[in-house]
Amino acid sequence: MSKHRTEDTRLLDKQLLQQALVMSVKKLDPRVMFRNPIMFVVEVTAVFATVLFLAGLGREGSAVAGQICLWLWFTVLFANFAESLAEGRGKARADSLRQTKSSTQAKKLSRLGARGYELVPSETLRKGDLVLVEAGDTIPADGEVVDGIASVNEAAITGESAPVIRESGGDRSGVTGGTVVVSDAIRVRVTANPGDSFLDRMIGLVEGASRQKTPNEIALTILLVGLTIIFLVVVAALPLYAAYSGAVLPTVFLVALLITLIPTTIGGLLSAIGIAGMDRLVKANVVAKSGRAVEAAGDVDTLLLDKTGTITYGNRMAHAFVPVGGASEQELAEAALLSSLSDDTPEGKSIVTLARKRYKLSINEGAIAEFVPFSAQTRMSGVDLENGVEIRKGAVDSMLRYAGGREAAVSGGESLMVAPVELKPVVERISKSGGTPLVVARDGHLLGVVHLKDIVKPHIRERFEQLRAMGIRTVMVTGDNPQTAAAIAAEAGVDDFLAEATPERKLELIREEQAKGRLVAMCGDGSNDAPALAQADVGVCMNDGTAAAKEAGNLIDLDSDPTKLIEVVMIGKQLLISRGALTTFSIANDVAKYFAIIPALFMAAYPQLAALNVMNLTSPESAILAAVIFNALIIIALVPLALRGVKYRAASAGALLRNNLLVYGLGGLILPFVGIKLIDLVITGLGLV
Ligand SMILES: Nc1ncnc2c1ncn2[C@@H]1O[C@H](COP(=O)(O)OP(=O)(O)OP(=O)(O)O)[C@@H](O)[C@H]1O
Ligand SMILES: [K+]
Ligand SMILES: [Mg+2]
Repeated sequence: MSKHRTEDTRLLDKQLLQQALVMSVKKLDPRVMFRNPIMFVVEVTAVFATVLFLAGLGREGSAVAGQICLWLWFTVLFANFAESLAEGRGKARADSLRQTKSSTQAKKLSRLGARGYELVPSETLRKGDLVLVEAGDTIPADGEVVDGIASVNEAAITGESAPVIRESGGDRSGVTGGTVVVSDAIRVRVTANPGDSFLDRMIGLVEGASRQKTPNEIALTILLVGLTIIFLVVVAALPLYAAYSGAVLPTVFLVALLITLIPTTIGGLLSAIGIAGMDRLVKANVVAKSGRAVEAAGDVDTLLLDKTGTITYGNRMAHAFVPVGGASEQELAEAALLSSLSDDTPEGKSIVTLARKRYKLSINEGAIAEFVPFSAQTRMSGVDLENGVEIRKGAVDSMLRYAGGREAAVSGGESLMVAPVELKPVVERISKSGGTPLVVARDGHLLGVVHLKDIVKPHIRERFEQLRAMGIRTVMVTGDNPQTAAAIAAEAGVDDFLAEATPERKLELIREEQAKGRLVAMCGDGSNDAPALAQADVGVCMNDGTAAAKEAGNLIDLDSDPTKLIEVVMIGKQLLISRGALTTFSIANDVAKYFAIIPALFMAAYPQLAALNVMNLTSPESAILAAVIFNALIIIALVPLALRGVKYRAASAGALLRNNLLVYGLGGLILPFVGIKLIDLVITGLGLV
């Protein structure tokens, strides 16, 4: 377990409480309050009532009026307190992150091959600069490893002290400034300017400094403001009715009525709920670039995952060379080795290792004229030799197309059958075992197959079952062939898969799903996943992924655990449910307060209204004061629920809605009757009214 996950599990910490108390007063600044329209109305009303009280005219200056003013201020302070408490935990985390952001000396290289380096302060580094980072050095900036392999301690960011491997090529090349190289040395190309680093952004995010209201929050706020305006008009019109019936309504009572009628409970807790949701995400070691992504996660229908590195460990290793069509094993191994000498991917490196180890091969690298790097589009890599020989290796379908095309070009006509008969059974055998077959060809002649092995991560099956219980469909998308894909899909227990997918095809699939009205989440780590991560409603990028992928995603999982999406979905659902539940509660609540105050206001003029005084409250004054006190206290009482969130269990949306309406709707309706009655008894008992 990482340290900050165990550290701040306590909801109420003494220091946090103190800070929150101070902040609740500071937030009374109208420029800050204005961001929360409901509470701003309460504040303005409190100022107004206090001025009237201090002017001390008639009943406006009574002791009850004074107490009402006091509780109006408490209402605002309690709401500020809830928000400050929610923010406090993020601030503490931001402070500890800031400590890791010290300046270091960077070993700047003039070019990749340079022998010497120049020592410069890390904050002078700019995008594109090259640096050398050796064992014991702190990585001076965010970047991409362009040369070498090293183990890196990322505890500063992830809280996880076990070192991770970072290497050039492939999907594990991203490094973060502030983390420490534990062994070996790497050359890193800087990808972020000072002030724009991952750490900087993370600090801003956990601190809530850059927190923007989500579209859902804005919509809800508009609804609440609408309700507030309606009640404002109603309350403003009341004195006219009262005058007609000969009753005189003290302004302070009207003020009390207004505040109890407008949705202050949800208005006061709304932002705390949002911040607490983001905070839970930080605790799950996920960094959200927007609150919107978290909310979308709560409603996700389809989850796309890539296979290699996400469902499997991703260090696909060459396991065997299987020749076909009369080629010898030695010949195949030699061609595979040649084609992989400059191939930086884990697959390429493992082929070199196996060929060197098992066949004691050594090749004169000087013979290579041109290197053809692997790309996700071509799904091939290889070399052109100086003597004109062309060696390629790659995915089966790509290689068959390539060999077919070459043959057609050579024979000047229709392509003949290019594949030796044994190819199909060999490919099938490897694929069915879940391995990846890489076909190797020399000058268009297929020499055989490299068997790459990969392992499905343990326990991934149960996690997919959990997702299914939440109503989420999982689809594996892979560049691999359909048979391998099917084998791994069956082993991992995904609902569906798409094989031989190029980055464009992944993107298309997401668009298709979205066109059907589904919300799509995508987990990925590679640069070739970047377009899909950007298109998905929820793009979860692994922290060990490439810079491009991290840029494209809207959530970053610091633990690089693809099944983390389950937690993200739960947190998102919990956020949506908490907000819904407290909104229901708040509005139901106000109905009961109506019954407390209306009879109290008009009892003198219309004695028949006594029938509405179902709570049998002592006096009109005590009824009104009790309602205002209850209105304030309920905010504080619900702070723990707002911060912790309503519990989420996997269940259908309909069942959840029914339960919540029952608990929070009915509860919200009944609780004030009990609460206001009790407060009425207490304040009359204490002789306050
Ligand atoms: N270094 C390489 N040289 C040649 N071909 C490769 C190399 N690495 C992978 N391939 C082939 O290209 C295919 C696509 O690889 P890629 O890593 O792009 O897959 P992907 O789209 O990321 O999905 P997944 O991660 O599930 O494989 C692989 O299935 C493999 O057949
Ligand atoms: K209210
Ligand atoms: Mg991949």
